[in-house]
Amino acid sequence: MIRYLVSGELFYLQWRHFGSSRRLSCNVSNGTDHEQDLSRETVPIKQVCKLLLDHFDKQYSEELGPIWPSARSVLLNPGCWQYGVILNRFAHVSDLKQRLQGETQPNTISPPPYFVDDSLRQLNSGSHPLPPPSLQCFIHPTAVRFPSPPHRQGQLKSYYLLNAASLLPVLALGVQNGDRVLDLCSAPGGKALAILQTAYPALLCCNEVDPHRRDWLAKTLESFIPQSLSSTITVSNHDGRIFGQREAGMYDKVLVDAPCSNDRSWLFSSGGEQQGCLRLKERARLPILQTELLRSALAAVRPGGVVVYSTCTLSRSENQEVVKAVLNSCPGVEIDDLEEELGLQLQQHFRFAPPCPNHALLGHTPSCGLLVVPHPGQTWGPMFLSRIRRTH
Ligand SMILES: C[S@@+](CC[C@H](N)C(=O)[O-])C[C@H]1O[C@@H](n2cnc3c(N)ncnc32)[C@H](O)[C@@H]1O
Repeated sequence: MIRYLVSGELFYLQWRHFGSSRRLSCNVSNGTDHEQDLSRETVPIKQVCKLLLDHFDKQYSEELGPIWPSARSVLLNPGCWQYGVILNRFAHVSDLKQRLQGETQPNTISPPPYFVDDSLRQLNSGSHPLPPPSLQCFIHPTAVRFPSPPHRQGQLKSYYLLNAASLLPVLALGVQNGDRVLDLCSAPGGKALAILQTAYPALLCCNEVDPHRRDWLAKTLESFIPQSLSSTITVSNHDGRIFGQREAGMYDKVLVDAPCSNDRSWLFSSGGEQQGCLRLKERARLPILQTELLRSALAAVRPGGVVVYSTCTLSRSENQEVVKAVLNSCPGVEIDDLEEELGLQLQQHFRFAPPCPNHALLGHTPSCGLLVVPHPGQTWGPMFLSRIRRTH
């Protein structure tokens, strides 16, 4: 169990291994979201796109050096991918917890310290009191498949499957009870669900520009979150690039989980060379969109508030370069050092890329962000995250 400090308030991230006899068959994803891919029972096997693999080899051996070969071996072998099971604190999970813990893990979970302010207490006043914030993620040391959560009429789903590295942007956001939060690129909703495990925000606005994905997001929220919280959650359908001007300074925390070249799924793009070429063109265009989204997020956050930017690619031009471009062009913002706060605390679970040499030379200057690089036995990621604070 990790004792984790976010902006002065303690909460506990339960981080446990689970036991299960079900094995992962050799699956290859064909979607664009790990969360969705991981929860599929059967997915078609696909071929690696050679054009993209060659491109990755060239770019990532330069950018990642000696850690690229092991990351490459994980990306090419979906049979070894691990995944996390997040418990839904709003559902009945005691049987599930026992199942996840297996025979080998005693139940030693202690309740986290928490507070619920007065307005939230009102929500609590019904016959079903709301549970305290608690983010519990179970992982297995090997690639053991856990089934998709079943749909049961009238019941909330009790768990959500995802790449455990997806929790890091949520932890970096550090949402507190009563915060006004914007999830700018929200579908299918995995990180929104994780946010709602960690706190009771006064408002969580989940925005998604694509109408079909917006519907998917709304369904995810309906399946996991109780009706009694619906007055604090909105789902919107705006272009995130202009959101910041529409609602300038309205939010305490903003998450930009940006559209990116999702290295895991793009490597297995169907459609051969032609599809590969299209992907590479899209990859070259993405940094412009990502920069615009991040600027918009910084406009939406109040002075003193924070924006977390994240992607699931290893590509420097979509990660560090985007953050640098925004830091250099937006006045009144500064970067937070996540190295100590998250990198050191979670290094036993995740393989982080070493900070770039310039960072070490510059002494106290924080690096642009953390990069989780998949590694055999710790196959989480790719995931990049960076936190920017608006000073005025
Ligand atoms: C990486 S996914 C987000 C995953 C999500 N945060 C989660 O945890 O489930 C990025 C999302 O951004 C959406 N998107 C792309 N362009 C956008 C824009 N201009 N404004 C808002 N959302 C956008 C995509 O449709 C996609 O659903």
